[in-house]
Amino acid sequence: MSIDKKVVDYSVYLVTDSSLVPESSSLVRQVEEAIRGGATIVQLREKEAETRDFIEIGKKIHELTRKAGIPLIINDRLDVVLALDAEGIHVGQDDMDIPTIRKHLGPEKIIGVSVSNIEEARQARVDDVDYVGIGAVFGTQTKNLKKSPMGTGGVSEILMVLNDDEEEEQSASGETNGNKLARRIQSVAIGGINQSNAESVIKESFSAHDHLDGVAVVSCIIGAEDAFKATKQLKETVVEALDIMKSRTIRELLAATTYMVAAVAETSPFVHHMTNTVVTNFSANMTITVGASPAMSECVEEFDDFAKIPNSSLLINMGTATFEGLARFQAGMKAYYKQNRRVVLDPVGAGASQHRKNVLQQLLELGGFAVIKGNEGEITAAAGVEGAKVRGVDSVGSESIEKRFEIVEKLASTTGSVVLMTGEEDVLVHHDKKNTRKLLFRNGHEYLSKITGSGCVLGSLVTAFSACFEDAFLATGAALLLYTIASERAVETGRVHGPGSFVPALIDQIYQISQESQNRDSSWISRAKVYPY
Ligand SMILES: Cc1ncc(COP(=O)(O)OP(=O)(O)O)c(N)n1
Ligand SMILES: Cc1nc(C(=O)O)sc1CCOP(=O)(O)O
Repeated sequence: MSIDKKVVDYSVYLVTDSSLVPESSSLVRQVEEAIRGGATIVQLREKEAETRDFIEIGKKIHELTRKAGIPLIINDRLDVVLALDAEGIHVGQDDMDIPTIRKHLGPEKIIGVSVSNIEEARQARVDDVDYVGIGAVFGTQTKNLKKSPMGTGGVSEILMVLNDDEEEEQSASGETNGNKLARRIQSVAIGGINQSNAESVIKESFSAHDHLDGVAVVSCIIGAEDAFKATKQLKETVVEALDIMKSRTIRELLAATTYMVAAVAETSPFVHHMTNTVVTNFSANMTITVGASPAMSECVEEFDDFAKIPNSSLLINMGTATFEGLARFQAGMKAYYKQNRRVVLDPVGAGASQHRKNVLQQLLELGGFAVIKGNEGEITAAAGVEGAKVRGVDSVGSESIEKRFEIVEKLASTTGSVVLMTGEEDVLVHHDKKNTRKLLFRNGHEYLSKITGSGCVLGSLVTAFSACFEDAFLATGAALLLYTIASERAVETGRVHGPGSFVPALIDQIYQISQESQNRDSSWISRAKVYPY
């Protein structure tokens, strides 16, 4: 059975080294177990083997890979590829040149090359290679490295140029699945990768238009006492991370988030709150923490002046809505719309009483919100869907994830706003003329539901971020990631003993992440649990 190189799965790329095989096993056995555990491509890399031995072991391993329907790649040796009729070759920068190899192997064979910098990646585009091995990402005991490890930042820089002239194929929903209209060079990262860091390698190594296709590993499988288990574990991690990173929307969000967090601090947007009395202090503190500038005002006479402040935006939080309050909200919206400014609606407690439903109805009639954010009960009420499960201002109970997306999509399409429904899982949707973007988020700590105003202060962050960025969908996603990841990190500091000590730790972590982002450290974002829907 021949293997079509266009559909090769590079996700778990096993590279061999017989010197690392445990005494109780053999190289063939390790490879067999790895294939059983889910390795998707195997490279025979035997630096010390004599040609005859190389071919002998190659025959045995080729039998295994053929049976599994996966490719066997040979490291460096064109003669061995030809002798075995293996599926391809991997070469380094100092090995035989690619045009000569292609001439001998023909168009159907796979050719991979190692790249460690942008120039080599550009050359790989010019040469007719099928994939690149990018490394070394980290230090490794398996090989003496000639250059310092590049880290995931270095891999991302290479991914910025590797396929930068290709248009990604787009589905009707605007999502991409990694397929390119023209030739796309696949990529794996190599060097010091194992089960515990593979997820962050994949999630930290990307550009807005490209992502890794897998990880190449030697010691964490070849040296494992149980190669089946080691591979299975690695595969699960890798497949989940790759699925996420294949979404262009997610890559754009992750690429933008750190930049946005830094830019909010650097531009200090003015965030005018018309909010409820319960959360004013908490909201003001949170706004200051991200570097924005809060004002709490219900005074209609100053709305026009506030709206004229550069980078200003308005948050309307319906928490303690009265009929006089409604008129002020409407005046605020008009003042901000007159200056082409963003207005964010947090329909707190919508659905709790007929009065709130009436207030909400009138606000939606005036419309024009950049973002509407609320919990499940609030967004359900705003969408005009019967059966919002609310008690007072709290949302109780939960619909299926499909139903929640349906509700959010309904509100997003009737209003044109970005809509965020918060909860244990957060749902974010935006419809525009070109496409629909939908994401599911799973970050956050349960203490967020044990303090008052946690949803309201997220509204402050969303308003600050959407003041600074044209794309309110990405701005809202970035604010949400900042907030929910900070909540997880807060609890991990060890200084949180319950909801009381959680609040200051949360503020500290938001500040800390903002500082890291201003220092261009984006490693915090690899914790993002965001999924295409
Ligand atoms: C998938 C993959 N990536 C990189 C390498 C390294 O190849 P090379 O630069 O030729 O170094 P050696 O393997 O010869 O030490 C690889 N083998 N596989
Ligand atoms: C074979 C190889 N090539 C590298 C490169 O940087 O090109 S690093 C490497 C060894 C990778 O082994 P491990 O998974 O055990 O760290």
